Amino acid sequence: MKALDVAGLGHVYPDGHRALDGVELAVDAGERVAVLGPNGAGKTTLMLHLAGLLEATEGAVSVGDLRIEKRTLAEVRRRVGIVFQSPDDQLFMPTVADDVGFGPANLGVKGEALRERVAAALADVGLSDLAHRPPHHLSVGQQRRAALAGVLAMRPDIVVCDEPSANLDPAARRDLAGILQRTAPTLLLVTHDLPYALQLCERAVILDAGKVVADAPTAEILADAALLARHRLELPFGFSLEAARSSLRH
Ligand SMILES: Nc1ncnc2c1ncn2[C@@H]1O[C@H](COP(=O)(O)OP(=O)(O)OP(=O)(O)O)[C@@H](O)[C@H]1O
Repeated sequence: MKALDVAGLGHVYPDGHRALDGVELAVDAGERVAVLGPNGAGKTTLMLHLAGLLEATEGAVSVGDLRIEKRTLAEVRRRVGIVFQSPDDQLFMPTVADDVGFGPANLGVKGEALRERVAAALADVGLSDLAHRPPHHLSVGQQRRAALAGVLAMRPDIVVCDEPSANLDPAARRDLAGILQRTAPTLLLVTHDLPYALQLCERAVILDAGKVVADAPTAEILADAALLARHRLELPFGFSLEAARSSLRH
């Protein structure tokens, strides 16, 4: 059984725009997969489907043994945790600890069990010392880690991260990569940051115009200049794939 199985998924928005068209994507437990693609490719639409936040026009999504449908939505939303790019979508309570505890508290976890979950999730992301700060007093990097802690506190099977490296300085970027590698059970990384995809994910898919147009080891995809150009993807100026690969091996 796959951790995630997207089969023939199609999505047409109410205005008639087709954002997804026959998407196939199967992910094993423990895999880390980058989802790449130009603006408007359908990445966000796919991400919203994975947590049952949109209803499929065609096809189906299964999370482990559960096919997403009305009766399974609550459990699917526990199993799939989304870390949105903007912390404002996720952090809204008076303190970081309240935010991290919000999801599990809604599941009915309380008292000491809730305190333990929050403490464990904050420790996982290295924010134990900031538990009682208001989230809007944190740096962007800390806010992103707080949002991840809120997702980890739900003990998800799959973590989906939307542009986790956006607006982070090099040290915060590296810290977050280490945290994701350590903590995410199965990871889907939606990003325009190709080096980050290479660093974190063995496998990558390219989505363009709502279709999966490539699904291969990340290093192979990044080595195919013609494929990248066809789908408006670019490595940063001066980036050496060979140097990056050898630093990952050591
Ligand atoms: N609510 C909506 N109604 C109609 N069309 C929409 C809606 N949301 C998104 N779209 C369209 O669907 C397509 C896919 O959008 P989506 O946001 O999923 O792409 P994306 O790959 O996440 O883009 P980006 O990299 O810019 O975040 C785009 O053409 C977009 O304009």
